[in-house]
Amino acid sequence: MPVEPLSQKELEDRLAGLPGWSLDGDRLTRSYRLGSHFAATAMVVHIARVQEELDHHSDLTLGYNTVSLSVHTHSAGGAVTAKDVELARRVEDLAPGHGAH
Ligand SMILES: C[C@H](O)[C@H](O)[C@H]1CNC2=NC(N)=NC(=O)C2=N1
Repeated sequence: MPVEPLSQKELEDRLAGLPGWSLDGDRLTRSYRLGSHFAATAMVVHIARVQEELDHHSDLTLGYNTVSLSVHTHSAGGAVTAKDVELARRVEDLAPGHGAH
């Protein structure tokens, strides 16, 4: 099913409900800090599972006690869409369980 780019107004409204997330060019991004490298690795695996479930995939980076996401929608020409916001929302929901902030 095709997904449409969000308008500037829609983007601003959705970002207001996603503290910590921001736009970097045409990508939705956020970085999290975790208590250990192993905790960060477990969060990456959890996010990967959600991404498979949603069939929507971020560029997901594991750093030293950090996890970073950068996502846009390839099939919408690289724009930010509701699918990116949905993924961000799901990651926000799972982050506290990993002690991520
Ligand atoms: C065939 C498959 O559904 C598509 O390639 C999906 C997979 N994951 C995706 N992820 C992202 N970020 N954008 C897409 O357009 C996209 N498309």
